[in-house]
Amino acid sequence: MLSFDEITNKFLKWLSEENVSISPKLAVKDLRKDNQGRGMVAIEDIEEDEELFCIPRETIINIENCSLTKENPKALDGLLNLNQWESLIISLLYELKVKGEESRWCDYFNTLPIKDTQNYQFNQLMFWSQEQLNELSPSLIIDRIGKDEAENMFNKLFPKVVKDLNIPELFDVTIDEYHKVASLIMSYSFDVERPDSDQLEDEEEEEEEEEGNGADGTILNDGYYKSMVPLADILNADTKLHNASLIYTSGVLVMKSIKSIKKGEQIYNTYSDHPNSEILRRYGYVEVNGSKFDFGEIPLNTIKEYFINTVGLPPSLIDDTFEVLDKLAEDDEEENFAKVVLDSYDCFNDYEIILELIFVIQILSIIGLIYKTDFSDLEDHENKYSLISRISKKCYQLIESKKLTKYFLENYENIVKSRIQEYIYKIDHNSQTGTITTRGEMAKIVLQSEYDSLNNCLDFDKVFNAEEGSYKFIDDGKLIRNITKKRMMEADANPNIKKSKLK
Ligand SMILES: C[S@@+](CC[C@H](N)C(=O)[O-])C[C@H]1O[C@@H](n2cnc3c(N)ncnc32)[C@H](O)[C@@H]1O
Repeated sequence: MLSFDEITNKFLKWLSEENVSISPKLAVKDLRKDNQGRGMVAIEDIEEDEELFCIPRETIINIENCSLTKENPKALDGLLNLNQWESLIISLLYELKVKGEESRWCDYFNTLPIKDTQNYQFNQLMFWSQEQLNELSPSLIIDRIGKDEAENMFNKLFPKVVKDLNIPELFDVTIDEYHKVASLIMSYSFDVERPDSDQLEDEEEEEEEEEGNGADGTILNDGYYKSMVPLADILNADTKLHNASLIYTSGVLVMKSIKSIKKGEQIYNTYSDHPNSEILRRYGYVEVNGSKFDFGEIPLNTIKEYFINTVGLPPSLIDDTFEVLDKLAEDDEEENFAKVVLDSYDCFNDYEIILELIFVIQILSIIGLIYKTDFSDLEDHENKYSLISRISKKCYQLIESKKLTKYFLENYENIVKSRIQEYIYKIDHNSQTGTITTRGEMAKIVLQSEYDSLNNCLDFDKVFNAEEGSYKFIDDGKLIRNITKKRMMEADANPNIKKSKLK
């Protein structure tokens, strides 16, 4: 059996046979002691915008450039009827299971977790046991693993689709093999722009103009192919240390430095703007000091329970409010009202919260005060909907003018704190700083990331004094008077509308 370094050297030799050029300022490094597998490190200082390596398009693997469609061009039509994931899964399984040692990419595959089970482990959440996943509670990432969707795809492809494609060697692919290939694609693939994608956009626009409709949802109209890109995928990623990016030209793919890199530093790509929970789900690792894009989440249910238990709103009134808010957004042709009732609300590490969270808490706060002062309209079915709708519209106007009420702030603080409470007993204040090795340690880092983000969102000065303008906090009575004044005028004109006791 070949050693880790021998596998690397064979891969490097293969790359040079494939005419992949690599800057002499770089070396592939064994980073297993940092639990990072292989990576690339600068062995000399590198300037910004230098070419790090260059890969001919023929070296990458995608549905146009793989043994399956090279040997059987008709298979391409079948693959084009699948989605990007499904078609690359089948192309890769063909390469791995049918071509094996004969595959053009064999020396590349030997460097990947799918072949090198001695040195790599699949740590994506898909592979965690229920007990291990429980360590991630109360993070909502547990609800987003996507096992059911993955299994549905497996049942669609095997054996029906591979039978239609006439690939008998793939009739007996197991769910485990499928999950591993799918996870490999998830953590190693690139969406590589097709050389003709510009032309495609023009054609699509013309078609849209002619037919009045958009893309037909097929791979051909996507403008890219999900692809495996040997060498580009040897780069690890870091949201804060990102220093290189892949550029697509018609003939080659070029990795370039996006800032100067000192000798000894690692070359880091980015896998997009993910928080630690999502990095763990997709790629099976975490950033020990938190991702630049971390956030905590407040589930809708936390908000609902708070308004029931602390403010004293009846659950049915909250449900009715959500119904009215959904309807306002649905019926709104002028797009004045966004959908604000979401399953959960992101609270970012960088002190940003989403507007939807502000809307929902502000609206429920006003309803809470009106309800407390015995505004019987809220119990009267006939009037309830028009009143909730009016309150919602007033709150939209209020927020648009960068104002919120003092009671909003009190409730916002309590809600964020109640979510934080769910984390407290799991947070280890002497938290990990070195190399993370176990799934339990990774789970702790995710919880710490979410906890820190939620805590940051309690810093009102930063949250409500953003660059785009600061919020002013007004007395709730002023807004309520504004809402109820109009109601009383309506009530005078219409005896079916009851008058508020509020003055
Ligand atoms: C595209 S590959 C990068 C190359 C990989 N290190 C290898 O040896 O094959 C992505 C995988 O590398 C690992 N990885 C990437 N960035 C990492 C980081 N900052 N820390 C730890 N592991 C990382 C994760 O296992 C991830 O699924």
